[in-house]
Parts: sequence; C-alpha cells; structure tokens
Amino acid sequence: MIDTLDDLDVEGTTVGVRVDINSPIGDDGTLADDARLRAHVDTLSELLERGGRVAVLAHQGRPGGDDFVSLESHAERLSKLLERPVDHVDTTFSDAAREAVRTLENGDCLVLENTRFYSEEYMEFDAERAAETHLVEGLAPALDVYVNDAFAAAHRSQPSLVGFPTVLPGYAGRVMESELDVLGTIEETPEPRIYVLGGAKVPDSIDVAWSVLEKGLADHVLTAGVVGNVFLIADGVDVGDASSDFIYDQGYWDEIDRAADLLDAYGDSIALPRDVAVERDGERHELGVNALPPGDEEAAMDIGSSTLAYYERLLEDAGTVILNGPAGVFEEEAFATGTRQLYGAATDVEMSIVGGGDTASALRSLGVDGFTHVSTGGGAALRMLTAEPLPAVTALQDGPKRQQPADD
Ligand SMILES: Nc1ncnc2c1ncn2[C@@H]1O[C@H](COP(=O)(O)OP(=O)(O)O)[C@@H](O)[C@H]1O
Ligand SMILES: O=C(OP(=O)(O)O)[C@H](O)COP(=O)(O)O
Repeated sequence: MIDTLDDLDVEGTTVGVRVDINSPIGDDGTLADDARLRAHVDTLSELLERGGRVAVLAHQGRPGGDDFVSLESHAERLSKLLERPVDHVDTTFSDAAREAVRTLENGDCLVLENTRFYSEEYMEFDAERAAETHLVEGLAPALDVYVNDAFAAAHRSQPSLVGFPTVLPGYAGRVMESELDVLGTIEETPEPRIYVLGGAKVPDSIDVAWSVLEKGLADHVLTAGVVGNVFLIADGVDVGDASSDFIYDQGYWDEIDRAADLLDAYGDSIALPRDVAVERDGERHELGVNALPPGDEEAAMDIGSSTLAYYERLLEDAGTVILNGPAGVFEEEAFATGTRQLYGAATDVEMSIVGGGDTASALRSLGVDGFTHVSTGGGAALRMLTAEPLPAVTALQDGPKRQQPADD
C-alpha cells in the first residue's frame, strides 16, 4: 500500500515534492514546452491550497547534454501556472537551500536547483545507500515529509527518488497515483490484450515484447515504425539500404537477431507490416513487402494502408490496447497517416493506454484524443507495462526504514 495526499495532514507541513518536469529546452537554454509542468499543477495546487510549504525537487536533462540547464525558467513558468510567486533557489541542499525551505510559510512554493547538478543524482543506488547521499542527508532535515509525483522518473533508483522515502514519510502525488491506478493493474485489464510497438527505441520495444509474450500478458504484438522495420528484416525482408543503414547507424543491428528469436518463439502472436510508405518524387508512395526493396534512397517511413487495415481488424476484437511509439515519421505530414489512423482506431477499444513522451506529443500534434489513459512517462510506462516493479514506487511502498537526520 502507498499513502497518497488523502493520508497527509498538509497544513503547516514542509513537503519535498519530487516532480518530473524534464522538458525540451530551446536554443536560449530555457523551457520550450510546459506539458510536463502542467501535469503536476493539480498535485502542487492541492498541497498549496491545503496550507503546505512546498519545496519542488526535479532533474532536467543529463550531464553534458544541451538540455542540462538550471530550473530557473521552470520556476518562472510554474509561477504562472500556479498563479502565485514561485522562487527559484540556485542550489539544492546547501545552507542557503535549507534556509530558503525553512522560511517557507503556509501556501508558499519554491523550486530547488536541478538535482543532477550533483553527480550522486546521476547514479543508481539501493534505497538505503541513496539515503546516505549528500543530497538526502543535506536536505531531509529541512523537510517534514516527501511526496513523489515523478512517475516518469520512477524507473530510476536515484537519491531524490528512492533516498528521501527511506528517511521521511513518503506519499504518492496525484500524477503518481493515477499512473499507478491504471498501469499497475495491467494484468486485470480486459482481454484480448494487444501491444502496439512502434517508434525508434528498438531494444526497449523488444524487451517489452519478450516480457509480455513470455508472461502471457499480450495476445498480439503489432509492430510499426523502426521496430516494424527491424522485425521485417528479421523475417527475411529486404527493407532497402536507407532503412537498413539507419538501423545500423543507431547501433540496433544486433536487435535483428533478437527479433528473429522472438519470431521463432512467438511468431503466431506477432504481426508485421504488410506494406510500407516511402518518399518517391516528393510524395508518399506505398509498397507491399513483396515489392521491396525500394530504391536505394527510399526509407520505409510509415506503415502502409493494407497494414493499417490488417491492424485495425485485429484491434476490433481487442479488450485492451497498449501503444508505445509512433507508427512512422509523424513529424512529416505525408508519413503521419499510419500514426493518426492506428492511434485513432485504438481509441475505439474498450481500454486504450498510451505510453511514451514522443508518442504523447505526436498525438497532441495530430489532434488524436479519447484514450483511457495517456501516461506522462516513457521508460517508466514501458517498465510498468511489463508488470515490472519501479524502484521509486517500491521505496514508497517500503516506507521509512530509519529516522530522518535531526534538524539543526
Ligand atoms: N519508420 C521510421 N523511420 C525512422 N524514424 C521513425 C520511423 N517511425 C517512427 N520514427 C521516429 O521515432 C521517433 C519516436 O520514437 P520513440 O522515441 O521510440 O517514441 P516514444 O518517446 O514515444 O517512446 C519519432 O521521432 C519518429 O520520427
Ligand atoms: O524523460 C524521462 O524519461 P522518458 O524519456 O523515458 O519519458 C525522465 O525524465 C527520465 O529521464 P532520464 O531518462 O534522463 O533518467
């Protein structure tokens, strides 16, 4: 059992709230998309309206990346979304950070600096060890309780995710709660259950396919996107130099053998594209797999219309559909058809669950909605969809193992 905000006496309590506002960053180094901030508004507003003193903890980017920036612009945006002042503190667990947290009044909110500015936060620990890091030992004394709303980072066992609930009473925020409600009961969703695996994260998708087929969670796995191209190659189809080179350049060549093993073991349950769309003379042009390979420069950028008809027929009988990754290069209108139609058909299924950051943004840009649940997480959702535990959720479930360090 995990405690939620319903179990927390918020008034006058200093709450460390871990959110996932890891977002696209523009050329000027500031926030370029606030979708992930909006997702946490309910949790943060509720805590503030109930008289909490809120210190927001979050990471942004990975060390060395262009998006590895301060949370200053996130704080500014949160201030607008929450309609109240939100200060940014440029450290995370220094004396200054603790002092800023201790001087919060009821209903005040501040954002501490990017947790990954400290190297320990980019390492994975077990919960006990994470509780001994500088971040947790430094900041926990200034907090009364810890709320984890960062579902999208819950597959990481980093200090801000697993260390705090080991020394402080931990609660799930509203995002975390609703994600766990839906994704934590995947085994009880209506059958037959279909997994649609598209997009470009081929190793992750093959892991998911293995896991859900082995566990009997999936009745069918439908492949699309780059994942579909890898399965076609594994099935002996020549998808052409352009798509093959792309797969090779991404370092996914070994995945073809894994896909072939999967086809050997569970081929009857895995659906492969029957046709693909390439660009020819500047336009979308569909080719049946029997007509492949395409020209040297022609990459398979989408599933074609007979694949769509085949997949739509399978979806008609489904009780649950779980989708991850777009069916094609949806960023180009000519190759958005597969994603728009396949995801559109999925909304007619009794239960439709979507995971994956790019998938969610694809759906927004294509104007497709009506799903039972669109997850805020990519990797975290994938892990849950295989019914695997998430370290940050386990840490909340286990609860504090020892007293927090004394406040000084
Ligand atoms: N056939 C294809 N060839 C090349 N790229 C593709 C193809 N199909 C999909 N993609 C790309 O996959 C990317 C998204 O994949 P991925 O990151 O796995 O999704 P998510 O973040 O939702 O898990 C998109 O940028 C899209 O252009
Ligand atoms: O964006 C995230 O994950 P996602 O790309 O799987 O949705 C999370 O913020 C986790 O970030 P990380 O993958 O750098 O640990």
